[in-house]
Amino acid sequence: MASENNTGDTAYTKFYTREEVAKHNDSKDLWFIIHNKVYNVTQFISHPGGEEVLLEQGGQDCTEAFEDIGHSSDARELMEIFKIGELVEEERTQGNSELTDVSDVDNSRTIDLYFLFCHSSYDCLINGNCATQIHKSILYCDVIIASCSGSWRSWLIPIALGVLATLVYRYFIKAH
Ligand code: HEM
Repeated sequence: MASENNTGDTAYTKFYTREEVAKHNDSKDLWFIIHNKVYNVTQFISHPGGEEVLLEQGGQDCTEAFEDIGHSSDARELMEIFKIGELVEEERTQGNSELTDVSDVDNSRTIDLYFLFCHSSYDCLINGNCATQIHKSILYCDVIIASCSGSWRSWLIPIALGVLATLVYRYFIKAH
């Protein structure tokens, strides 16, 4: 069971053991560790590097693999969206402070990154390769954008995405 800790007014962190993370290792429930932080990437299966690479890392510490790829700063900000907690103190490795804490991420920037994520899924549909993932992605974007935003975006964007999804879906069905 994860332990919880209040470290400030708004900071709220869950702590997990490596053993707990290891249980979440398939496409329906996919977690991993990067720089002592725990990520749930189940909803990020349409990752730009492909589904397979993420599945291979399921339940493990993939810090080295993640760094070997040379992920961009956009990717590093985007990953904060999927952070669910950290490793318990006694199981951490040393020298891992380079990733931003989720509380430091600018919320409007995070929303922009969600758009980037949604748009890449849209391209994916247009290319005809990911018909099943696109629906998940668009729905997910709707939920996330609505929950991240306290402004007009919270109702206008989900409606716009819904209309867009329907149009793209019809186009896709006609084209095939
Ligand atoms: C939450 C964690 C992760 C996020 C948010 C993420 C995000 C991204 C993004 C945005 C890209 C596009 C290129 C870039 O902007 O750097 C990318 C590419 C890629 N990622 Fe990830 N990634 C994550 C974890 C991983 C892991 C654990 C692996 C496994 C080794 C991996 C392997 C790759 C590969 C192979 C590419 C393609 C690189 C290329 O084509 O040059 N990613 N990732």
